[in-house]
Amino acid sequence: MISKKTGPQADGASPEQLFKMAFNQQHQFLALISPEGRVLEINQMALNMQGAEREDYIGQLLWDAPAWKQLPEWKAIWQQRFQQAVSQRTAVITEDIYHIAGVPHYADAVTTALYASDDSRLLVGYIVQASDITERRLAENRDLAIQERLNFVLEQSRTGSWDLNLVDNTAYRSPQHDQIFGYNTPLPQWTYDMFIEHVIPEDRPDVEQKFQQAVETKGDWDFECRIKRHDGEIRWIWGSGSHQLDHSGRAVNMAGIVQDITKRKQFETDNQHYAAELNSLFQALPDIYFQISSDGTILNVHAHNQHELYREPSYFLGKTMQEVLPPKIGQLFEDKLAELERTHVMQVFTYALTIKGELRYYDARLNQMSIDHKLVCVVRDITDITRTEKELYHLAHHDALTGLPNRLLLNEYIDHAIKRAKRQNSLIAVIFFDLDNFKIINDSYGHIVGDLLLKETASRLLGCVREQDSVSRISGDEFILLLEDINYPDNLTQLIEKLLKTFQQEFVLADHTASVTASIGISLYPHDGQDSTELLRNADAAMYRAKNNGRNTYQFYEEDMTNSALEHIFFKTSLQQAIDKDEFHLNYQPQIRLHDNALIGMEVLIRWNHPSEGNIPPGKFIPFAEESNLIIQIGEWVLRTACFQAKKWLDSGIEFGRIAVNVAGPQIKRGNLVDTIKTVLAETGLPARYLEIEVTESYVMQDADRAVEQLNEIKALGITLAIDDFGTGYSSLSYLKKLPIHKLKIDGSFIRDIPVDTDDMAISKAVIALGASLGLTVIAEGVETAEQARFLSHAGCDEVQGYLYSRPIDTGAIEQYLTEPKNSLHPVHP
Ligand SMILES: Nc1nc2c(ncn2[C@@H]2O[C@H](COP(=O)(O)O[C@H]3[C@@H](O)[C@H](n4cnc5c(=O)[nH]c(N)nc54)O[C@@H]3COP(=O)(O)O)[C@@H](O)[C@H]2O)c(=O)[nH]1
Repeated sequence: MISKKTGPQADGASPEQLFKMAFNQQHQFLALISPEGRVLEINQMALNMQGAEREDYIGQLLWDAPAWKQLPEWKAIWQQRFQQAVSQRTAVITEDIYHIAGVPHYADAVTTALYASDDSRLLVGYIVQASDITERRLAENRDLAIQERLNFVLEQSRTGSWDLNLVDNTAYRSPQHDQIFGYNTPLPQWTYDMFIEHVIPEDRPDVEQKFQQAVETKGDWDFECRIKRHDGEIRWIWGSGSHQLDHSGRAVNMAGIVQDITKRKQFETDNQHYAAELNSLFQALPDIYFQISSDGTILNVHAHNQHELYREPSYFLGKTMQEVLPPKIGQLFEDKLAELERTHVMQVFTYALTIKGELRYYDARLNQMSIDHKLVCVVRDITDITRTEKELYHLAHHDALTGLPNRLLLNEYIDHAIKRAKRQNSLIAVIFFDLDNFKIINDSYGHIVGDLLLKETASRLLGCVREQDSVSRISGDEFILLLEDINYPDNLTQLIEKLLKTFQQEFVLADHTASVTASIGISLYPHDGQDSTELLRNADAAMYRAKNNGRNTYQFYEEDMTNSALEHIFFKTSLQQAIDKDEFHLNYQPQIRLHDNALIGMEVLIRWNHPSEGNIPPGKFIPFAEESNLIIQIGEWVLRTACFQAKKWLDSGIEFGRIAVNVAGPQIKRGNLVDTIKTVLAETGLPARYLEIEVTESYVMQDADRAVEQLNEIKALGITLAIDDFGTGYSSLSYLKKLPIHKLKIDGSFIRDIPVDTDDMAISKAVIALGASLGLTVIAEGVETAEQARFLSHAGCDEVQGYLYSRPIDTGAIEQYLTEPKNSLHPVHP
């Protein structure tokens, strides 16, 4: 062992001593080992490194020494190293890790076999040298750990790293780098040029220019470009790199990262599209959008047309909706906001604003965004649509001619009035006002004059009522006055008389003047009805009674009117259905020449077979048909059907004489009867001489001048004309002379009581004589007995019809009648 020498002995140390000193003071582990592995000598540094004492090593087998004895595998390790050192005759270099007091230590170890001489094969032992590299290794391990963590992060973030040697243009890359470029197995080599080749041509200039700039300034390189990957896919990448300088300040290296940003780019593109789409929507939709923070501040405002804001958009920013809206609407907005917060359901509401003196209407939708709880308020100007709606409402609820409320609105008025009357315990009057002779004026003077009359009527009615009352027009010439707060029915009577008086004044209608009267029916709430339907129906019934009472008068509703009112309503609706559903058919009643009992023709009589009511006699429904003018359609149907039938008989050789078709007053008044007859004859092909038209006396006399005109035209066609119900009207002889007629028909009421009623007999005789003097044929209807026939024959009557000869019978029966050989009657050819 090395011992300290002092003084001159030290100076004169022998080479052996010097060697020992050097051995001991070497700055590394040194141990001499015997060929069988025992420690012969160990230096102080080795003991220091091990924290051991000399005695722990000397003479011990190396693997039993403190550094290795804990781990049994060291014996094999050392033996293998010694063998290797001998077999290869070279130093065996290893890096060892061993533990001292549980703390790992690292060492670079060199094991060399020692021989007696260089060329000797005599092994004398081994020398083991080891340097402690613990510090260096720990630092390296730390760096490695950092690197690993970095790699992990890069890998996770799909970021590749690269390190470009600017001198030889080669680059180290991480595996992620190569994966980004589409290589699943890392490439052996990578250069800047290889990188540029992957960049698509359009993006290359920008990337290269930025690289050159970075190199020139030794600054950073930042780029974004598209690459064509190895697998052909086009991807977006982003990269950045920084320079590393050598000690002389020369840029030798550039290192950085690269990322595949295709998804982000896609997202950005999607976002741009979305923003563009949203922008187009903002432009296309006629709405104003307010984006509002959750505390109510307006963050943004968009308007398809800036003018709709009426202010600069900046005016709104930072303010609350309550601040920019008038207080009442601001409050409405606040209420809706609270409701939205409570229910999380979009709030829709409308409001109106007066802007620059004009009332404008808005529809607002308030909703909350699901992401950041901001609010969106979409406001649409609905002024035009609201005005149109109001106009449509007005049109739907008012009569176009007079501007008065129509039936729809009237019903609402009555319902409201009933509610008020209930609360105030007051009366309501519903006054049904119907012009008496409107149809005559309308038909005689035309629709323009008729319209003028209706307008003037509306104006006169409005002049009679108080402000709180209303006047409505519910159809044709029917007006309803609704009077509220009627506390004293007497006052009501005064008002009605005032109405009637107002109409005493003549109407001046364009070039015409007309005297117009009205029939009035009144129903009262609560006495005469509980709702608008009942009140109107009963007022109508009362009006109908007023009409029957001679017109130009008024009538309060009484309970017994209900039946006739119901009947009236029934006919009004059912007759149209009867036409549409073909519920009519015809009967025929033979007409006989008295002196030889020959059949000269037959009267055509309509029959109505109602699906639920059965047969309804014409005497009941014809007046309603006349009143509603449906007689025009019905009459045309009768004429056409009868003419078709007659033509059929004619073609089949069945003798029938002439068919006598009844024509009602309104058919003549309408003025186109002649055209209708001409059309029907043309359509059916029936010669005019086989047709007879019966016109009632009363209608002819109502407007004789006009009737004469039309009857002349009809006669000119070759048609026979008869005056029906003769004796019931007020024919003046002077007019009778002017009428282009062939026949007078004595009304059945004068025949019925012959021979009992001498007056009737006298009248019948007079009519027969009058006919003879005017050269007219006279026919009597309603002949039921042979006595009546005899009387008429003696009086000189030409023709008869009645149950005595035949009841009116249907087509099948009359055909049988006409063709029966036992029938002694012989038709006369017209
Ligand atoms: N405008 C049209 N008016 C028509 C048409 N069809 C019929 N009418 C008119 O309806 C009234 C009632 O007609 P109706 O019930 O058919 O009665 C007629 C005969 O059936 C009936 N008649 C005939 N003979 C006798 C009889 O011996 N006794 C008796 N009690 N009644 C009898 O008289 C009616 C004939 O009436 P008239 O036309 O006056 O000859 C009636 O006013 C019909 O005119 C039509 O298509 N259009």
